[in-house]
Amino acid sequence: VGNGLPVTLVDVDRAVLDRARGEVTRHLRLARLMGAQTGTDVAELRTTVDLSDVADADVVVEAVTELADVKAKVLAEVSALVGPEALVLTNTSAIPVDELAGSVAYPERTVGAHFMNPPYLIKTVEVVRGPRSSEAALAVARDFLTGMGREVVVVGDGPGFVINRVLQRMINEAARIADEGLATPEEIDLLFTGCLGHRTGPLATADLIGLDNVVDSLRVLRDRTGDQGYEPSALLLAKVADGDFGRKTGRGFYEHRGTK
Ligand SMILES: NC(=O)c1ccc[n+]([C@@H]2O[C@H](COP(=O)([O-])OP(=O)(O)OC[C@H]3O[C@@H](n4cnc5c(N)ncnc54)[C@H](O)[C@@H]3O)[C@@H](O)[C@H]2O)c1
Repeated sequence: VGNGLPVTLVDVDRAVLDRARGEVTRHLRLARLMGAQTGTDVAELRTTVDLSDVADADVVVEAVTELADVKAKVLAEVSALVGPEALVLTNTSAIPVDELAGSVAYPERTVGAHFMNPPYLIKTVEVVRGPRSSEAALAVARDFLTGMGREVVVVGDGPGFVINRVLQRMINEAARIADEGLATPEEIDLLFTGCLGHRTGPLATADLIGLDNVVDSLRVLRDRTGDQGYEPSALLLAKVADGDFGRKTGRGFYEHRGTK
């Protein structure tokens, strides 16, 4: 939208769509204030609960809940609607692109595009080339993303790709450390920001991502690698069971009032 491209936003939840318009306007303003968005050509944003409204799209970005069966269903529906030339990008955090490409009519047109949160501020995108992604699709993905001022890093396929294979484990371990009482969330994060120069520590990052999404991503990683280091920690599970998902609910490892 902020890059002059018309966008059709689809969700099953009307309330999400009703909130989205205000959120997009707010994020565009913030992006401009922080110098992350320089274009002034704002295109149309359409919101709909009807997936068939994407039938004419040149590019579809799938960003539904991080559950393989939900994504597979949505991607299959999308692929039945759009033309063979349309590029399908999946914003999955951890599910291998080739696994998702198994649900679509044109697996060669499916590419991973893992945007970082908050996407209106972080320019770099982890682009995932599945074994069946074609060179042509990758070139279209690159042009589409760089045309929006994004930096692209293309990586190979596999559970969690690069970022989340490392990051989700780090978050999980940090949550275990907090649970064991070795350090508070503030102290853990301060070590990462103060000693390692990270912009945010792992637990503040987890609150930004959403602890529900962190647990889903850890399960994806655990189930596909067999590595028990990805078994979601008891503290993460308890917070999710309590509905404390982080910024989006106002509480996670930290209290977030008015910072959604
Ligand atoms: N949160 C992050 O920081 C982050 C970063 C990068 C990638 N991702 C990935 O992006 C995706 C979405 O993450 P999120 O944090 O926004 O999750 P979320 O659970 O907050 O939002 C998912 C949205 O998908 C909608 N949805 C569910 N099923 C649907 C369907 N069948 N059709 C249309 N809409 C449907 C839900 O109503 C909800 O609004 C996930 O795959 C996640 O792993 C998230």
